[in-house]
Amino acid sequence: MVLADAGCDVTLWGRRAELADAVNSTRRNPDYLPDVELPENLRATTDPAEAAAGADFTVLAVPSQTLRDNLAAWSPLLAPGTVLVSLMKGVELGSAMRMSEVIEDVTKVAAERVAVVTGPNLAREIAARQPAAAVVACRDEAVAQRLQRACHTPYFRPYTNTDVVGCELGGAVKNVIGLAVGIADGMGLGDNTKGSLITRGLAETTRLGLAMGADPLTFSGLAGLGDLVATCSSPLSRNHTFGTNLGKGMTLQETIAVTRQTAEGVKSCESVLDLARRHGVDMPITETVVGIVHEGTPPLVALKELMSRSAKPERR
Ligand SMILES: NC(=O)C1=CN([C@@H]2O[C@H](COP(=O)(O)OP(=O)(O)OC[C@H]3O[C@@H](n4cnc5c(N)ncnc54)[C@H](O)[C@@H]3O)[C@@H](O)[C@H]2O)C=CC1
Ligand SMILES: O=C(CO)COP(=O)(O)O
Repeated sequence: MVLADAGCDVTLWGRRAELADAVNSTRRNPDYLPDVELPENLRATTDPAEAAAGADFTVLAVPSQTLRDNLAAWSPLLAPGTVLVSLMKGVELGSAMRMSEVIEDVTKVAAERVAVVTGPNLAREIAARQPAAAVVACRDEAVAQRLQRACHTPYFRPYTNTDVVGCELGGAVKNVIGLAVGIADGMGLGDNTKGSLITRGLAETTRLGLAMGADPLTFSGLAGLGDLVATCSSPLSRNHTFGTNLGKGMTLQETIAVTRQTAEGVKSCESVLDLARRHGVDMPITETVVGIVHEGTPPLVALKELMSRSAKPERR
């Protein structure tokens, strides 16, 4: 919708014919965004070849853990010279690859043709055309500028950045911190806890980023602090809501059962911790979330463990 509002002709791929037909005939997506009128220059198809044909930009927005298999099927269909754009905020389980790395691995396109759009961009608010800023990251600044022009609208203000690693890490780790803040909210804890988790969450994200060659300043920008604040404050965030349900005492299975959409942090907390271990970085909040979500540690026990770690300087 953003690209179409910015003047691009957009073809949206989806798996279900009835949903593609509804988008084309009613200009609405009845399942996800029934109240939003979609632009005329956006059409939907179930044929990936039709969606990919002649595209200047190929925008990828499937759940992170499904990207590799989907892209393997789409790779032969990609338009020559197309720029591959990731909207995904996750890290692949097993390989611990960022989404742009998976894209490069599967398609063999150069990093200069892979871009990332991230930032405080809760889908429902974007769909309501509420003002938001975002980061368009690509190693090649000229490509980032081209994509910036392609998605700049009166309500969507993209900034360029060449730090792809930092931008992707910001997006993926904020989901894990969003889970932690949600758990704290669900436990009935207040804003001091939230402020502490956001700030120390940003500290551990920055530590990982530094170890991976990111620019630390990226984390005080939209891809870092901006997205953390939006996710950790909003009931619209699926990760936050998922955490809240866990904090209220629901089991993992019960929480999954009531979650209709993708909460990337649930799987990516494990791959982020994997990344941290590969780089020898301490990420205690991420470790706590993995303990609660995947190892059955009760939130109260996990919180006590987190708070009783040895005392440290704030910066080291
Ligand atoms: N929703 C949001 O506010 C934002 C989401 N993102 C990111 O966008 C990515 C996609 O998330 P959403 O669109 O929000 O999730 P979603 O759960 O709302 O939608 C995912 C879509 O992928 C489809 N899907 C599920 N499994 C699939 C598979 N195996 N193959 C192909 N399609 C499949 C679903 O049917 C659905 O249409 C995530 O990485 C998320 O972090 C980024 C910014 C904001
Ligand atoms: O990434 C998002 C906002 O920027 C969406 O957050 P959730 O995936 O937690 O809904």
